[in-house]
Amino acid sequence: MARERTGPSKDEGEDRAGLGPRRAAWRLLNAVTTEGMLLSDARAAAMVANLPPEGRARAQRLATETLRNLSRVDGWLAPRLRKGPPPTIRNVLRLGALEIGQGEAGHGVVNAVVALVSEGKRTEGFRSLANAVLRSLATEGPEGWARQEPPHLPDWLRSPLIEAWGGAAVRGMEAAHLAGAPLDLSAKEDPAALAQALGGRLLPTGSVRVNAGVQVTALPGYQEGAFWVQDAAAAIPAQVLAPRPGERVLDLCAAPGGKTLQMAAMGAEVTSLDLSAPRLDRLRDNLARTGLRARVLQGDVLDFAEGGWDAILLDAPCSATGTIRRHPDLPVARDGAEISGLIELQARMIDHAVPLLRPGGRLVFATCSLLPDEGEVQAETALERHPGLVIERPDLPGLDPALHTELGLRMRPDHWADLGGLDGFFVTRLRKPDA
Ligand SMILES: C[S@@+](CC[C@H](N)C(=O)[O-])C[C@H]1O[C@@H](n2cnc3c(N)ncnc32)[C@H](O)[C@@H]1O
Repeated sequence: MARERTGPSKDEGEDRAGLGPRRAAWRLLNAVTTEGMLLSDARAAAMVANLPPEGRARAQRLATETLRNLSRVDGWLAPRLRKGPPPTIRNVLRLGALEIGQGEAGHGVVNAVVALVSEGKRTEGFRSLANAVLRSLATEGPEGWARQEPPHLPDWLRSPLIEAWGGAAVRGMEAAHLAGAPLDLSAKEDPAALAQALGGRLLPTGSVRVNAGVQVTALPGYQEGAFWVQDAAAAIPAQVLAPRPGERVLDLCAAPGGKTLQMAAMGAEVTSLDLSAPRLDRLRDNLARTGLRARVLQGDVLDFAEGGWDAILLDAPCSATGTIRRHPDLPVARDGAEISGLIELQARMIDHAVPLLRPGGRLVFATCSLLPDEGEVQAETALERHPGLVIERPDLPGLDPALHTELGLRMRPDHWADLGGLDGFFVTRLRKPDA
């Protein structure tokens, strides 16, 4: 029997009030802050799956921007929250504060948050708190928001970074995290021609930078495989390895394959190894789209025994603290507890890789970390453990000579500020002695 329509459906009514995306953003924020979920997790995609595409984008943007501004949001809320409310209530207030601070009409935000809080048995008791707190923020509006301290990293990461790079550099990194990341592409063939075709900017290292707002799959040349998405810093390790046509190169920890594609495009015979089957599926898709070739193997680096390689690229698993511009959830979801295990794994991977090189072969070790323990210290201690191994200074004309250290190349998000920044990365090239 057809249902009689007496008014807008729940979905239509919700769309008008923006409740659906806000409810999903609230769930995302709860999972990141209380369960340590990353927004790149498949569970995060499931939490927005019932929304139409624009609602999904809005939910993700709300959650991401709240996380990017978390300390600022909390600072604005703090004087109004003398008795700490439960984490879920704090999270919905954070979302409301972000929206008001960024100029959304105060009454609409207050009504929406109060409506969301009213939906749950365990949250409905906080209606009047939500109403009072957000109304108070709404009276200050964006001017009150502008008076708050700029966002800063949580202490677990901020303290070691200040120790490593100093306070001014860390404030620069935090400014870069707040600004977010542009979209960088690596060209299969001619980067200058790609930059011209897309109206992008050709960066000094050969990456092409376009506006972060564009939909990559809709860009001309995407379907034909003329380029792939890769931050300018992430494109450096393969340039440091600089394979010659026909060289046998092993890409360890290869998926989803940005560096494999670069090296295959340079004419190397690439073998790509990774532990993760889903990530290797993405690598195969990338190869198919670009028409590039590589031998793809699933397995653990520490079990891989085939030797005699001209060159090995080891893009080791790490804290990924260099990618916070694009992943502001990371410092919130994580607390640094996993880093000592990662440092140990990186060292074991280096020790496993060195014997797989032919005499005179080269190993490029890279991590997208801001922590010297996952970069400079790994290079230094590798030399101690492997007598005869030397560090080579790569010839990369596009990079500021100040980024080169004795131990390798150090890139940070506060570098290239006038060009729009780049991810944090450490890259070093180690040469094995001739037999
Ligand atoms: C930084 S990502 C690699 C990014 C990749 N090189 C690229 O350019 O697209 C690290 C990779 O290490 C892989 N990984 C982690 N532990 C591994 C192991 N023990 N053996 C092989 N791969 C591993 C992960 O699955 C992940 O894909």
